[in-house]
Amino acid sequence: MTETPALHPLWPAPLAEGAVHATVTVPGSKSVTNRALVLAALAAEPGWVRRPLRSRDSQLMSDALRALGVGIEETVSSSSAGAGAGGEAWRVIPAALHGPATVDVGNAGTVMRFLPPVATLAAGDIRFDGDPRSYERPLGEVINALRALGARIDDDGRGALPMTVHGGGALEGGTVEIDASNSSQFVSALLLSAPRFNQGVEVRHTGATLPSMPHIRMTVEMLRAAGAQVDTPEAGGEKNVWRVAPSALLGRDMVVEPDLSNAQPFLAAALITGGTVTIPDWPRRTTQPGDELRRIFTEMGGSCELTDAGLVFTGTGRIHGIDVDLGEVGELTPGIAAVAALADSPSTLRGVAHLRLHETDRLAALTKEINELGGDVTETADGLHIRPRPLHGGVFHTYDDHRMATAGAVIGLAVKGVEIENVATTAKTLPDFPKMWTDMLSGAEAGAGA
Ligand SMILES: O=C(O)C1=C[C@@H](OP(=O)(O)O)[C@@H](O)[C@H](O)C1
Ligand SMILES: C=C(OP(=O)(O)O)C(=O)O
Repeated sequence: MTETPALHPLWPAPLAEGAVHATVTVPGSKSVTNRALVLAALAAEPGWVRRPLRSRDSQLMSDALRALGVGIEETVSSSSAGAGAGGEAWRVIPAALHGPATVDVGNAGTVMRFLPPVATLAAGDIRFDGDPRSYERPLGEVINALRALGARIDDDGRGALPMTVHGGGALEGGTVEIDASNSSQFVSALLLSAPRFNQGVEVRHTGATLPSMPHIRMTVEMLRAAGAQVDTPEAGGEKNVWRVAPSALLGRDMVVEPDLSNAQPFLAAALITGGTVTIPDWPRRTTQPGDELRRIFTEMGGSCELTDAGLVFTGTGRIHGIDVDLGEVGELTPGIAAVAALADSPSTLRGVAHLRLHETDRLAALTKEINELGGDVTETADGLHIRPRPLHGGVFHTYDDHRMATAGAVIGLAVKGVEIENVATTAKTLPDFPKMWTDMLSGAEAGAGA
């Protein structure tokens, strides 16, 4: 969070006139799309990424891989990969990775963490730069780990961007210790490229806590689907130790699931207004943390059913406070805080100290913005206490954080006169958000391409 938010256009968040009833098709998962692109780029043969997310973060990832020599052709296809897999598809054609190149990471954690290991495999210098916030987000653990595994990297000594990876065309790999308590992405980053390291990798997490475990499971499952051999603590291995064996990766045909974390504001709309929202293609089994919304939003007063039409979520209009550890699902915190601010009892959100290092300091930003609308939120060492109070209209600043923007829109459904500053920041992972939101409210079918 910066002290003085930049001046951006204000978007009047629409007030819900009554119960929301809508079907909302949510675009592909950021986390799955960007992992799929990396794995396909490192494969020994071409592959497909179907129903990819098209957003700023995925564009940054594909632009960066292209800059390293990878071919990515965007097509619209009808597929034999399974029911409903037609539509947009990207053909990824791996190539010998090379510099010189510059990678713009924007403010994408997945790009700034997942690509430095890839760059060590390129021949030549790869410079990494990004938005001002990317200079503040932690990267030192990845830089030090790559150096320990044999890489040459020049940074300015702060353990952050900007930096240059002097790619040697290969990386030795081996065993490395890291403290990933600030971000699970450090572990995912090292594992994703590891099949291509000469010795693979053994990553030993030494920190006291490890956030976002579902995202590490997503990394492991996607690696295995691409043919990698991965040992994990969950499969009877040592606690906090992951091993990836050196091997070729297969060119796969991957279908990206809808982004369940981006389904959150739409589900919240049903919860708050006592309506029903259906999200088609909600996977029956997934590693996405957003699947936890079924449990969390049910505890907060809704009910849901997984049907052939997708997830059908219904609210009563009554919202209960919740005491919950969100350490595994930290990216859901802004949306849960927004709902909690409208509840009939207080909430305690715990286990999310690392949110201070996300797109903005989310704990400070949520506290300030909800309180400026008349709320009563206090920061704790690892989360938020939220005591609901009648809220009033005002400007909701987003600090270039897509999830602040959608959290503000959720509050705006129930509170007249909320204006979201820089709603366009939702383009990080959900470019059509304002239209999807107004379509949802007008009862039209909202969604990607609708
Ligand atoms: O690997 C991923 O795709 C992500 C991991 C999580 O990061 P942290 O562990 O830094 O919270 C999550 O919050 C982020 O939105 C996406
Ligand atoms: C933390 C997030 O993003 P990033 O991938 O930039 O870390 C997020 O999307 O909530």
